[in-house]
Amino acid sequence: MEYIGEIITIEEADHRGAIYDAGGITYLFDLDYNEEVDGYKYALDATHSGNVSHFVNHSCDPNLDTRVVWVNNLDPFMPHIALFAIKHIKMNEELTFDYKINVQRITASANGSQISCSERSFDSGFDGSTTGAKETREAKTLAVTCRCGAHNCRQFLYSLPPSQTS
Ligand SMILES: C[S@@+](CC[C@H](N)C(=O)[O-])C[C@H]1O[C@@H](n2cnc3c(N)ncnc32)[C@H](O)[C@@H]1O
Repeated sequence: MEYIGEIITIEEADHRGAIYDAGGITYLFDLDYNEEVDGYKYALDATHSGNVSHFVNHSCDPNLDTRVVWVNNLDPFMPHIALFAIKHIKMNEELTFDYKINVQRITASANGSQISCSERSFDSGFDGSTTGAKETREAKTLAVTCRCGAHNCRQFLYSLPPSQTS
C-alpha cells in the first residue's frame, strides 16, 4: 500500500496542520527523509485526496511499517511512502503503523488526556530506529490520547522522546 495524498509545501502544511490539530485529526505526512540536509520541503495531505491509506490508524504495536521509495522523480525531498507488512496479518485484522511522532517541548498541560506542545519532530522511521529524528516545523498541536490498545501503548499519539520521559 502507498500513502497517497496531495503534495504540499511545508508552509502550507503548517497552515493546514494548525487547523487539523485543533480538530484532533490529521492526514498530514511529512516527507522528511532527505538524510543530506536538516529540514524538508514537502508533506503529503491525504485529507481530501488519496487512497485507502487515509484510514490507517496508529498503533504502538503495528503490523505495517513505512519505507521510502523513489520512483521516476529522484528529488530526495519527494519520496513515495510505501507501507509494508512486518508481521503475519490475519483476515479482517486492522492495518496499523507507528506514526513515530515525538514531541520536543511541552509547554502546557491541559488535562489528563491532552497536552499541548510547541515543537515536534517526526522520526524518519526508515528502519524503525530512533536515530536521525529531526526537528521540523514549529507548530501548536494537541497530543491525542492513543487508543491503539497495545500492551506497550505509549498513551499519546505524540510521544515524548526518551530524554524527556523522566
Ligand atoms: C490518518 S488518520 C487515521 C484515520 C482516521 N481514524 C479516520 O477515521 O479517518 C489519523 C488520525 O486518526 C486518529 N488516530 C489514529 N490512530 C489513533 C490512535 N491510535 N488513537 C487515537 N486516535 C488515532 C487521530 O485523530 C489522527 O490524527
